[in-house]
Amino acid sequence: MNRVIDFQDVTWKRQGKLILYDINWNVAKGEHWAILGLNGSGKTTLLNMINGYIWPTTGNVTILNQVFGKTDIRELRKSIGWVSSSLQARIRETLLTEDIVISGKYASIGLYDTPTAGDFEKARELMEQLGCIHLKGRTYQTCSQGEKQKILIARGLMASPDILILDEPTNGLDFIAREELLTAINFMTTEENTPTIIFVTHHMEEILPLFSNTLLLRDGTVFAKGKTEEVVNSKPLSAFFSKNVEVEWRNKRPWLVPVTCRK
Ligand SMILES: Nc1ncnc2c1ncn2[C@@H]1O[C@H](COP(=O)(O)OP(=O)(O)OP(=O)(O)O)[C@@H](O)[C@H]1O
Repeated sequence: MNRVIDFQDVTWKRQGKLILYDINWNVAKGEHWAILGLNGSGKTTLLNMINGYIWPTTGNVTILNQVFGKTDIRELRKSIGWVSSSLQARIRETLLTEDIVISGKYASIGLYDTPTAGDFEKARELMEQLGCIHLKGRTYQTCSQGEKQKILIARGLMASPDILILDEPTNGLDFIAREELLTAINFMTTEENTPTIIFVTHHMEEILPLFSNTLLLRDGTVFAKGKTEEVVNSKPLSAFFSKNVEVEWRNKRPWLVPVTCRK
C-alpha cells in the first residue's frame, strides 16, 4: 500500500477564506509522521480531512489507496484510529477501562455489542503493550490523565487500524507521565503490523526517532515537509517560527532553544 495518505493540490475554503491551500503531502507505508504547526495553522482541519469528516474544496485526497468520492468513507474510517481531546471528552467516566479499549473495535463510545473472548484477549494484549494492564477492572474516572491516554491509544489500536492519529496526546501530562507515554508509543512501533502513526504536537522534543518524517504547517499550507533530520533544523525552524531558534539533538531527540535565551 503505497499511498497511505496522498493529498494533491488540496484546498479547503470556508466563508470565503482559504483554511487550507496548496497541500501536497504523501505518506508512504513504513513512514511515521510528526505534524507541527502553530495554533490555527490548520492541523485539525487536515486531520478531519484524513478521516473524511470534511472534503477538499479542490484537489484530490487518497487515503489507504482509496480515492475520496469513489469509496465508502464510513468503511474507510474503520481503518483509522484517532486519539484526540474531543474523544477523551466523550468517554463516560464510569466505564471500565477494558470496555473502553474493546469499544474501539466497534467504533463506539460505550460497549453496545457483546465482545467475544478474542476481543477480551486482544484488549488485554494491547493494555499490556501500552503498559496499562494494571488498570484493568478500574473505571475511567479513577485513572490519571496519562493513564487515560494509554487506554485511548489501546482503544485506537483495537480495530487493527492502518493509520493511527495521535492528536496532541501529551496534552496536560506532567514530565514523567509524558515520557512514559512516549515510551509506550515507541514500544508500540516495535510490534508487528504497526499502523502508520500521525503524531501532532507543539513540542519539538516529542519527535522521537521513530518519526521518520515531519510536516510543518503554517497559515494553512505546507511550510516544510520531509525527513525529520532535514526539516527539524535550526534554519528552517527559525524561518517557521519567525524567531531565531536552535535545535539541539540529545539522545536522538530535537530540543528547541530560543537563541535569545543563551548567554
Ligand atoms: N468550519 C470552519 N469555518 C470557518 N473557519 C474554520 C472552520 N474550521 C476551522 N476554521 C479556521 O481554520 C483555521 C485553522 O483551524 P484548525 O482548527 O485546523 O487549526 P489548528 O492548527 O488545529 O489549531 P490549534 O493548534 O489551535 O488546535 C482557524 O483559523 C479556524 O478558525
